[in-house]
Amino acid sequence: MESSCRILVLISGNGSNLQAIIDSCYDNLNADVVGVISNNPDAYGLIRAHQNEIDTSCVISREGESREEYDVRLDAAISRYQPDLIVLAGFMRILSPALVERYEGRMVNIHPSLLPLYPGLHTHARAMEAGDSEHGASVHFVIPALDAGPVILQAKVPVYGDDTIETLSERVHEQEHAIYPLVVKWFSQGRLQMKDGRAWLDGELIGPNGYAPD
Ligand SMILES: Nc1nc2c(c(=O)[nH]1)N[C@@H](CN(C=O)c1ccc(C(=O)N[C@@H](CCC(=O)O)C(=O)O)cc1)CN2
Ligand SMILES: NCC(=O)N[C@@H]1O[C@H](COP(=O)([O-])[O-])[C@@H](O)[C@H]1O
Repeated sequence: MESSCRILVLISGNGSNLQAIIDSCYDNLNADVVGVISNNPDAYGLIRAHQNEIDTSCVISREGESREEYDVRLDAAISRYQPDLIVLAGFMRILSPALVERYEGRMVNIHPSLLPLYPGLHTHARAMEAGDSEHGASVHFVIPALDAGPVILQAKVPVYGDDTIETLSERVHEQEHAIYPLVVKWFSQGRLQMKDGRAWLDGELIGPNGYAPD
């Protein structure tokens, strides 16, 4: 039997996407969450990892430390897990180019907007303020430019007039928990790759808005 794809998940908070990926690995023998790294020692996602007997590490920023200096320590922690795929799941730090380039093609992120709309933070508020009728989430390969990597898969949700950030965020989360495990599964099956700066599934180029079945 081929060795299982070693998944390392980076978090900063609740870890509901981590939980969805952990749960999916019980049905996907090709993938195994081998570790969880958090920059926040109070992240509930660490409890989720412990509940599933998954090793955890915390890399906490230090006073006066540069982004690059932090990322050297983060990379040391990452290397200990020897991951095949690094999954950013609500990891709230911008990674330095050196670190991203080291793992380019095997680092993915989930972002709570329909990229290229609303890179960065506070995406739900921005979509509501813009009066958008739809919103959603995007899974993309990570490149040095923030939230600009090739999109792999998106999910759309409606925005209702009486939505709050909480109701919209919950609707987006539901879709995130469906698409992120699917992308992890594709990668663990060897079907998904980043080549020439673009995303490919089964040898077919994925379009700018992510995979869309015929
Ligand atoms: N080089 C890259 N790093 C990261 C990417 C990326 O595409 N390229 N994706 C992000 C995830 N992310 C949105 O999906 C994101 C995370 C964090 C921030 C941000 O502004 N962080 C601030 C600190 C914010 C805070 O502490 O609350 C910072 O790092 O200065 C924006 C977008 C992960 N990294
Ligand atoms: N810019 C990064 C960002 O905002 N990511 C978002 O953080 C949340 C993490 O939730 P979780 O901890 O419950 O998985 C998710 O909604 C993810 O899209």
